Amino acid sequence: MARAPASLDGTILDKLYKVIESRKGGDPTTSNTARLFAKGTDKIAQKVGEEAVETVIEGVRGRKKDLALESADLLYHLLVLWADRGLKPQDVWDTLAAREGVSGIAEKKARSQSK
Ligand SMILES: N=c1c2ncn([C@@H]3O[C@H](COP(=O)(O)OP(=O)(O)OP(=O)(O)O)[C@@H](O)[C@H]3O)c2ncn1[C@@H]1O[C@H](COP(=O)(O)O)[C@@H](O)[C@H]1O
Repeated sequence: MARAPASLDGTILDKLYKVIESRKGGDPTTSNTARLFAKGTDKIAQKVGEEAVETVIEGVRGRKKDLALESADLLYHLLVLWADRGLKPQDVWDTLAAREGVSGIAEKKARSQSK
């Protein structure tokens, strides 16, 4: 099967992260990302929280198009937070990959037993 173009699958997140990183120290008057970096971690984290709430609201409402819009806003701000803290997307992809094939229920049980 032909591979989906980058814009149609998760690799767009890696691409977006690189753009976000490139905005560090950039001009806050021309770049929203540079403006967020200039405002600092607390403001970036606050934006992630706000976008998460808006995503939850659209999830409950059930309008797919609005849910997609809010989800995109959330992912963008989450990537800005990762970049602000120096966390690479690969670290998150590796974490997800390590969980592949492991039932969430089994994982939770193992966690509670190791406490
Ligand atoms: N994906 C996004 C993206 N999603 C949302 N936003 C912006 O995030 C802002 C959120 O608006 P809000 O009103 O919620 O927040 P705010 O204006 O920061 O106001 P306050 O919360 O401070 O009151 C808007 O200006 C959106 O345009 C984004 N800005 C940039 N990107 C991507 O990042 C790339 C680089 O953008 P620049 O850094 O602006 O060049 C772009 O090419 C896009 O691919």
